[in-house]
Amino acid sequence: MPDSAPASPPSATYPSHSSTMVKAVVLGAAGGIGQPLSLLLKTNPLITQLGLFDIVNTPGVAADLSHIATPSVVVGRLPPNDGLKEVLTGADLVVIPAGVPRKPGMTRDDLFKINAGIVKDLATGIATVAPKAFVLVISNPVNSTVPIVAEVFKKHGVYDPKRIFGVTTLDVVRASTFVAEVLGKPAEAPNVVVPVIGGHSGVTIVPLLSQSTHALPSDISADAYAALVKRIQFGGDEVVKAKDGAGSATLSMAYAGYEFSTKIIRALKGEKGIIAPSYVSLKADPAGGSALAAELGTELEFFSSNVELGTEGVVKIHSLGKLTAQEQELVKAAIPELQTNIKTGVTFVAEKYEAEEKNPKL
Ligand SMILES: NC(=O)C1=CN([C@@H]2O[C@H](COP(=O)(O)OP(=O)(O)OC[C@H]3O[C@@H](n4cnc5c(N)ncnc54)[C@H](O)[C@@H]3O)[C@@H](O)[C@H]2O)C=CC1
Ligand SMILES: O=C([O-])CC(=O)C(=O)O
Repeated sequence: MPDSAPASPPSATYPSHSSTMVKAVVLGAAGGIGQPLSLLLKTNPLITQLGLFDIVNTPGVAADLSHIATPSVVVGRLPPNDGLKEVLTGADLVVIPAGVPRKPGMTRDDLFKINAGIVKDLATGIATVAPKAFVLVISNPVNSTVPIVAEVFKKHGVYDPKRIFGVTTLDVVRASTFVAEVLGKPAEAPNVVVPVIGGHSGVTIVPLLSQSTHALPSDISADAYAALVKRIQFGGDEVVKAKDGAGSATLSMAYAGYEFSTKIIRALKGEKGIIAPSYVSLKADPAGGSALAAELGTELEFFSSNVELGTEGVVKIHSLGKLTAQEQELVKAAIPELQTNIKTGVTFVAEKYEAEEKNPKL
């Protein structure tokens, strides 16, 4: 083709939706995570439509990706003129990496002030346009942003806890890598599976090293064990520090987000027995999460554990299994922080709606 041939127009439109199609949508698609994640999704042959939304640059990102010879039709839209609505129409899964990342010295909770509003607005769009879509929340602080999405869906009368997921895959990816390093077998990293439960920040990240597919050396010192747990819990800080003001993990997050998205798509397509870690409502479990609540010794509304996925979302939340005394202590430390984080998200939405009712112009 001559150099002067016109590029595929970024204004391409979608074919009409059918059950054989999978439409994946990325909100925040022009960002540090959004772009590589969109690239990975573009490589997935099961995806037939890829919708990209951001407040900047999505037409360019979409035009770029649209030249890749894979089945999906890519469309990128910006806010005015119903861009969000167009992108969300017919969505099967919506991944949300929209929002600000950390800088050195910040905690994930410091992002709440800005990201809570962004996530609430995007969740409102999804609840209105694509209420049946599976929603995968990456934006931090995940422990609070997932409850925000749930509260918005409740308000719109479309809440299905089986379809809303906090993406905690990066914690498992890190744990696998770090354990393989400790074992001196970095090449084994892809085969190492370490369950990581709880939430997605600091002490709420609880690695169950006793359940790793690859056992730690039996003579590992208490200090080395504690250092490994801490590295998994605070792995995000390593990247924030190394990027030195330029943001947080983007590439490893895109890898992890794609890994989770792929599992969701395979489950949507009817594959049975797909298991993935995710931060979900305990109500997503058919038994209402009672077994997990009993293990935790408390009623917690959201918790990350291995979940089994099916065509309608969460089929079952796995129990935690046998924990060592050290792991029980880690869980105990995670619970109060999770409770606070969940309450922060729920209260934010309640207050916003209360303010909107008092002043409908808001
Ligand atoms: N769950 C996890 O494991 C991880 C979560 N994160 C979080 O993901 C989020 C995104 O991180 P990065 O991609 O590095 O940030 P970034 O700043 O590079 O990209 C964020 C994108 O969101 C867009 N955006 C902002 N407001 C928006 C709106 N209302 N609608 C649509 N798009 C909007 C921005 O324009 C930007 O392109 C952060 O909150 C970060 O903390 C990051 C790493 C891991
Ligand atoms: O550390 C951050 O702020 C980003 C993140 O969630 C992670 O890398 O796990």
